[in-house]
Amino acid sequence: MDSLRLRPSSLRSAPGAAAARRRDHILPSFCSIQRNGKGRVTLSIQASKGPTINHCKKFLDWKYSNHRISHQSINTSAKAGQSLQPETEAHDPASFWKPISSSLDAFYRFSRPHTIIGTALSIVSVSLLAVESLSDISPLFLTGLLEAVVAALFMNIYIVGLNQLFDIEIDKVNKPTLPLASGEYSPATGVAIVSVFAAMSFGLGWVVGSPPLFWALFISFVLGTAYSVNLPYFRWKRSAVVAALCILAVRAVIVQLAFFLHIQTFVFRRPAVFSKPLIFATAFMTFFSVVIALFKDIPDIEGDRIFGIQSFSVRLGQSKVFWTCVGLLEVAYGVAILMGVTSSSLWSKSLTVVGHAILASILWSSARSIDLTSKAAITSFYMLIWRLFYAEYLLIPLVR
Ligand SMILES: CC(C)=CCC/C(C)=C/CC/C(C)=C/CC/C(C)=C/COP(=O)(O)OP(=O)(O)O
Ligand SMILES: O=C(O)Cc1cc(O)ccc1O
Repeated sequence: MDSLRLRPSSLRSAPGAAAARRRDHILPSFCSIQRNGKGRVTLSIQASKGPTINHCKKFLDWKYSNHRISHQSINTSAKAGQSLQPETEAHDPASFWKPISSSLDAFYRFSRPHTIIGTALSIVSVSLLAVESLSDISPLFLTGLLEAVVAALFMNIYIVGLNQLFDIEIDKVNKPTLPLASGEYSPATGVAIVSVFAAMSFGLGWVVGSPPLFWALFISFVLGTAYSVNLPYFRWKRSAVVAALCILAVRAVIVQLAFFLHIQTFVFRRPAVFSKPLIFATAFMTFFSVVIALFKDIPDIEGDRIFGIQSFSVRLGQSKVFWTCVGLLEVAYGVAILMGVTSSSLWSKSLTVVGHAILASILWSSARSIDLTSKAAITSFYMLIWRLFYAEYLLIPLVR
């Protein structure tokens, strides 16, 4: 038996209490809450349902990190199969909005928002490369763009959702706050969501009738499925090289070429011309996709090792992979700056050179100050990489 008491007053006044309250909705399947009439809460953690005592502790640290805890004691002698019973005093969050906001919050986490933003921005940016004059930004263009973005986002949700369905056990270790790993979603709910989103994506692609859009969705579906599903010859994520190639094929090749062709040939009915900015975007995103593929596994070595995922971080060590990623991006920024210098347009030259120089120095100064022993620091650096990815898509339409 364990006890963990939280003073109700400190729950309300502690800094970050709003964020903490949001986290109060998150309850993995191995946790249950009982309340008595006096507002006292017992949080039980069933260690036999998968997590080790350490995972339970990590979960409690995360869940209550914004609370001032007046007393905390964890019985480290508890064995797997025993129930840990931290007692907490309640704050009363009962409100009309709680179930609505917790389902929105769970779906938000399920959709892996960093990938969603990346997909939306990349398609908008690449579509702008087909725009030749302001008069091209017409309702026809905006409708074609919106259809492409929505269909791709539906497919994005299918791909990341399917991955979570096949990674429930790994995510209990690596990412316990994802809704399938935490038990907020049952596997049946996960299957229903991914099926509906795949069907909506193909449905929209079919109705729009654009061959490049449909092929982009279909190839992403095939690669995203092969990456995750646990069937003979599949689950390509087991091999670090094949996993990286899947991400590269979609993020570097399909997004650039197919979505450009969708706007250029299907929406504008113009001949396909592969311009300098389009080739630049494809080359640059080849670097970025490899970096995302390598970097996303750096914080996850614990679970990947247990479940036999031979990521580069598991094989080579976190530090080597980290500096390889930083090096690859710095090379990409160097090439972009050289390309900017050779541009014939003065405004494009200045923006390309200055923009990439700023991004390269942000990356370098953050890399030099990171603590590679901290999972939180590595995860937040990974999010910096995604922000640099978004910034690149803001610069790409300016490269001429
Ligand atoms: C439809 C279009 C054009 C784009 C979709 C955009 C996406 C999702 C592109 C990625 C393509 C792809 C094949 C991704 C598979 C990658 C994936 C699901 C990675 C998850 O990696 P894990 O390491 O298994 O999971 P965690 O990060 O959750 O641990
Ligand atoms: O989208 C991607 O390019 C790859 C990816 C990265 C990640 O951190 C989670 C899911 C995912 O598909």
